[in-house]
Amino acid sequence: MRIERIELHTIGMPLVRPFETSFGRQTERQVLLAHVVADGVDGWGECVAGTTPDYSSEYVDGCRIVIERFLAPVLLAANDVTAAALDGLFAGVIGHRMAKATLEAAVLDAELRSTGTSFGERLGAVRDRVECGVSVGISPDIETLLAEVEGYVDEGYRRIKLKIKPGWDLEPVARVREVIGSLPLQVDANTAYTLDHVDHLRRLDEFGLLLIEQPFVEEDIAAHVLLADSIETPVCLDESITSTGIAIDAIERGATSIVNIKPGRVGGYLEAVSIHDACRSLDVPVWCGGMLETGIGRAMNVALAALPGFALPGDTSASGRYFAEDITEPFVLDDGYLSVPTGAGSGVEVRHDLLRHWALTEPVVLS
Ligand SMILES: CSCC[C@@H](NC(=O)CCC(=O)O)C(=O)O
Ligand SMILES: [Mg+2]
Repeated sequence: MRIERIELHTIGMPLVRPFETSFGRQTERQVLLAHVVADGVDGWGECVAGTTPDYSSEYVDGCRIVIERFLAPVLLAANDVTAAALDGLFAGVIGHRMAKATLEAAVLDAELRSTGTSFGERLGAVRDRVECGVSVGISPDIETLLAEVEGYVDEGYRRIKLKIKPGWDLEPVARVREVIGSLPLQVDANTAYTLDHVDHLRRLDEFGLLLIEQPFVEEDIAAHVLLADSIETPVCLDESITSTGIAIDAIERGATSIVNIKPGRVGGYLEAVSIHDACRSLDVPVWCGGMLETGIGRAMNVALAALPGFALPGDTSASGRYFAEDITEPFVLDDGYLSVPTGAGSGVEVRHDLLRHWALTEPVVLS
């Protein structure tokens, strides 16, 4: 395909409630969206980076600059672009996986819309709906936490994930375990702990958790190996897993026995499928992580979560978990599941009225 135009939209969507993790608290989701026009066909991609570089080193404004200055010119200069060729086309830019993934998703969306193929068909979905978990932020107090969790259980979520950090871990986990009984439960530390906490983290073993997600910093694979050897709860990596090679290395070293796959973190959906395939060959279950995506990224993530190796409920929650209104038709939970979109490409359409309503800047138009 020939990329005729690329538009970059930056919007701010209010959250239905604050979302707090070990690295910060947000009340709005600032989102960078890429709209490509290729051979007259529209494609949309969503950047998973946050407003500030607090989950990883990328952030919204930085991604927009990298796309505008380094990635978009490569696409606009190429005669025939395919999503599969982007790895090579972008090889001159080191890192910036979230920026690259934004364009990969948009190009893939346009490619698939032009052939009438859905994301699920292209990626290898084997299910028509996916089991959904929900991520629960750090609360001001235990009672507020329990009320939020009870609401999600009533909505039908099939797995609860609690954000934890030093000082907010054992008690909230114990109290939530009391309330939800045997419903699957896991925790996510977003790198907040160190090896000094191993004995403390071992105390989580009594709650029968599915996993503990990313207790230590992204780069410290060795520390996760030591922890995995010291506790019963399976260790799951998120921030650390930025490519297929790193996933294989972390698994073979014993640092992780479950992998959280986020297409935006690893450079796109095709790399996400490659990690899925590698984990399957190593008998390691994976699940689809979330980055508070709008319906654009959510649609694509739900399609990915329908692949055979996605054996655990993901952070593929309903749109209403974060947004009172979504920029696509909302994803609505049905008995704890979300249906995999069947339309061409992502299968969803963007609501341009809301794009304009929530615009934080004028769109950047590159051609
Ligand atoms: C701003 S926190 C985003 C990263 C976090 N994501 C979630 O907790 C799930 C968010 C979602 O439901 O999309 C994670 O580390 O897994
Ligand atoms: Mg995580």
